[in-house]
Amino acid sequence: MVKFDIVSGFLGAGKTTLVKKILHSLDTCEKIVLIENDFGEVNVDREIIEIEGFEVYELSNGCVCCKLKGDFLLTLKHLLSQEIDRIIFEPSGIFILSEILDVFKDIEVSSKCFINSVTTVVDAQNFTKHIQSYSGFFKSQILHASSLVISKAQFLNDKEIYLLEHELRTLNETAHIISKNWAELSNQDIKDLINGNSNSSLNVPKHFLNHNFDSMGLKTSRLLSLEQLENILGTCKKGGFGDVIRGKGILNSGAKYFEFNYVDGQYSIMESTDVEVGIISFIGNNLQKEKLTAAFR
Ligand SMILES: Nc1nc2c(ncn2[C@@H]2O[C@H](COP(=O)(O)OP(=O)(O)OP(=O)(O)O)[C@@H](O)[C@H]2O)c(=O)[nH]1
Repeated sequence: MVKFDIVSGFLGAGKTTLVKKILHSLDTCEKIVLIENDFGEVNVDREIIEIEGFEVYELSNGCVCCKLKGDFLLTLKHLLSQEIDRIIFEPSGIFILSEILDVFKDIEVSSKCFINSVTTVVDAQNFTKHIQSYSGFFKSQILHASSLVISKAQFLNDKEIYLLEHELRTLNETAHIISKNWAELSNQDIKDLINGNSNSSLNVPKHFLNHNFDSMGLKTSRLLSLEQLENILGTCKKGGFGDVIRGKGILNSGAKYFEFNYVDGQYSIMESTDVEVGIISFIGNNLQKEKLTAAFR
């Protein structure tokens, strides 16, 4: 049977960062395939992971729990017709687990594949905001996880981490919780994560949440200096492009490529040494898409 491991978490929580760690910790004899689902029109994560030599299937411009459910089933059946051992699935940040369980009721799928683990990444820095503003998505991701991994823990003190762990425990009584700095995660920690017991996830009650978020994304050959990129992200922070929840991309400055990440008002930029494409993706509410397009194209 093929193992199906889900790495969920709200927008910008750290899913792709964790998926990369998982891919590098697993047994190299296993044939692993990754499915990347991005709510936006273009898939930045695929560019980032594929370059590391892993096979990535992309489902973009919607969520597999609603708009792309049919595409997801077809992709899964296609993959299960091949000789593989494990599928790692990174859904969009606004994914609802219960909505894809139907796919696992399909006889062809259920005879070849089972949900092995559901790991949810919890963004320590933005936990309070996410639980207050996006409670439906976020709570369901926490509630049905077999493992909860706290990201960005270094931004909280010990007492705050303790309180966060306590709050997570009240939402999910059984999940394995990891709150250590990700730089210290061992291969064994990662293996323990995806060897969690996913039974709870298989009895998830059905519910529907409206995915009424805006998104925009594009591929671009425009050259943007670091200063120009910082100005754009500064404007983002001030609300100049609408209410941006998540932005990410890779851009050419001429001399080098930069990867940027914007999560709820905080951004980081680092040099991209491997991936050399111009690609951006933004998700939020009331996005000023034309203004964003003009800034990057
Ligand atoms: N300092 C710190 N940064 C982190 C950690 N985990 C993730 N990040 C940063 O958070 C940003 C978002 O990380 P991703 O892994 O792309 O998040 P994601 O959940 O895949 O994002 P989407 O799929 O776009 O919603 C990046 O800038 C990461 O470097 C962490 O534990 N510590």
